[in-house]
Amino acid sequence: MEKNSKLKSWRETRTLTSRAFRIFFKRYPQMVMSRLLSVMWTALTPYVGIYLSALVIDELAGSRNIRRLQALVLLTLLSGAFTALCSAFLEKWKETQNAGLWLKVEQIFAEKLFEMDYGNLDETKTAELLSTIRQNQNGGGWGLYRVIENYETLCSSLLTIIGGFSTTIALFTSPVPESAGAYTIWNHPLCVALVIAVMIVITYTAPALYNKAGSYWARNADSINFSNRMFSFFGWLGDRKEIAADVRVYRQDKMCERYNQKKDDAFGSGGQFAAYSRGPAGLYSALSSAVSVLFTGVVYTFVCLKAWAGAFGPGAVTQYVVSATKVAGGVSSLISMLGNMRNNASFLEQVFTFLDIENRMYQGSLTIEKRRDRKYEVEFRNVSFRYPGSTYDVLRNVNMKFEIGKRLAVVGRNGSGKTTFIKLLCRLYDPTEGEILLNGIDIRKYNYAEYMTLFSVVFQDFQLFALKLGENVASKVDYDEVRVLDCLEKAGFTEDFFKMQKGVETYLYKDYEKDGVNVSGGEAQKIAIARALYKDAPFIILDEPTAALDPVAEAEIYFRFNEIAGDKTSVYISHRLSSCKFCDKIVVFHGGEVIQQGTHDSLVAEENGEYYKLWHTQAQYYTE
Ligand SMILES: Nc1ncnc2c1ncn2[C@@H]1O[C@H](COP(=O)(O)OP(=O)(O)OP(=O)(O)O)[C@@H](O)[C@H]1O
Repeated sequence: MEKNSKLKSWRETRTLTSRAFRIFFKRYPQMVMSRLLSVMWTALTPYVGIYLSALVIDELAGSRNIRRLQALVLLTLLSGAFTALCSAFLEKWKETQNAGLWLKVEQIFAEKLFEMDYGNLDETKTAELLSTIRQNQNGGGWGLYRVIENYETLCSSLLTIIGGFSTTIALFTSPVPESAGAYTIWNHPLCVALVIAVMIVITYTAPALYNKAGSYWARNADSINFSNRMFSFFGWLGDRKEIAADVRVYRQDKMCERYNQKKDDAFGSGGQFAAYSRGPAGLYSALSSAVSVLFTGVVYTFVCLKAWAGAFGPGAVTQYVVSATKVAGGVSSLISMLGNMRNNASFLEQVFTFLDIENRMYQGSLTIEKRRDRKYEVEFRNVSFRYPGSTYDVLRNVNMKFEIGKRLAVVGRNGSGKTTFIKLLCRLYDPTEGEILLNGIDIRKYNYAEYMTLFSVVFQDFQLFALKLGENVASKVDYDEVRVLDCLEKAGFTEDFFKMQKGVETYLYKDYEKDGVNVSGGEAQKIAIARALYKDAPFIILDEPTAALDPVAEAEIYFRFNEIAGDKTSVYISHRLSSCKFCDKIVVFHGGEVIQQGTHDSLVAEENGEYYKLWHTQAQYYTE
């Protein structure tokens, strides 16, 4: 495990923290303001109470004027009630503004993920980084969250110090009367300076020790990556519905338990952090608490000695002790916060490394011509492709022209590059070599979002949302119900529709609605096809669209394929070669290359060809 023992410098800390703060302030100004006002109020108002109580005690111990005492008590009560009312109002406002802070932080990551190049999602380091950020955030509260907390602590400690200081200053300036004899030593500036120095040293030492304990987390921010990722996966296995059946059948939970509960894992009882807690981190933490208690002792001694000597009355004793303790508390929390901010900087650096992941795909600006005749011609010219981080080309020198309005079938063995070919066509990746042209122009030059409007795709691993059927088909909240029904019918989702008690308003699955309908794999596939039809794009691409369909539904899709595809250019990937017969052209992929092209009849006639081999291998299971 690599050890990152470098804390960020103060300069780096300031840059990283202010960048994080600007993000919050820009996106959620009300949240930031509500925290500021609430903190101001909470920090300053106690001094009003402390001051008024001191006056009441002094009056009781002094002249005992009943009218003045009544007025003071009334004022104390009224100010207390007013403060409580305003505090409640501010607290409510703050609560409302801060509701879902977790979601607000997650939203920042979600937006980044959505705007990221699709290729970046494939890279292990992207997943690794995000999982580390989340783990540090959820486990230790480090990262963006901590910035908001620190901001609040900064405001509150500064205000506490200012408020406390203004009510404590007289503790040092009130002179002991000359009649007090030896006690007049407390009037000597050196004595006052000495007491202040002792207070400062104690005030500084306690949080410094505390920060030292906390720094053990930050020092190892990098080295806990692996444990974080293991936990993120194995720790949440039970939540994952899609693997729940496999886990039960193969008792994979037992296998995974070993990885999840390793004692020498960074977070395990024999791991790094447990060792720190037993050792230096625990020791620093305990010392910090002990030193804090010392401060109260010093303040009490000093205040009582001065009161005993007659520098001030008994009412002021409480006022000075409370105020001085508050100043010390303020300074202490300021120092802790600064240390905490510095420790947090290395976690923020991870957050920004993630948010700054560069999009490498060129974003052109050409607009796509809107054509009623859908005459969009796409051509692959000498296209080769290698996945990021891979050592070999998955596609090699592919040349192909999509004939407008024609049906193209793509066949080939597993791993021959069919799906990759489609992902390049839709510009989820850019070719490593060669170019893809749309009406003669490199697709990289077009506006990306507009280029995407040209394609409806049903991927092999498509996903539906646990939302309404209509929303799934239209991919919109406001949808045209008649069109949704029409697309569902064309996709063969007719008999299955009777289960949908609320028609297109029925929720799929039961995640968010108890009356939701759990659709089968085949039904889901039909809904995915309907979604592709609803988009009504000039290209329709179906990657193994009938893999989960029963023979009747499959036959129906073939039968209706002309209706489904209409005047669109269509691409059809299938391992069932008989289903490709109705296509105008078939291309055969093998080892990332297009090795044959032609109609079914021409390809099946090439006895030495791959297609012939595939066709006859499959056909033997269908003939006696
Ligand atoms: N994200 C990825 N990163 C690295 N390699 C990948 C990635 N996706 C696919 N591959 C590799 O690319 C090759 C082609 O995969 P592709 O999915 O295009 O094949 P396919 O012909 O569609 O296969 P199948 O018939 O099994 O669906 C495979 O060897 C696969 O391991």
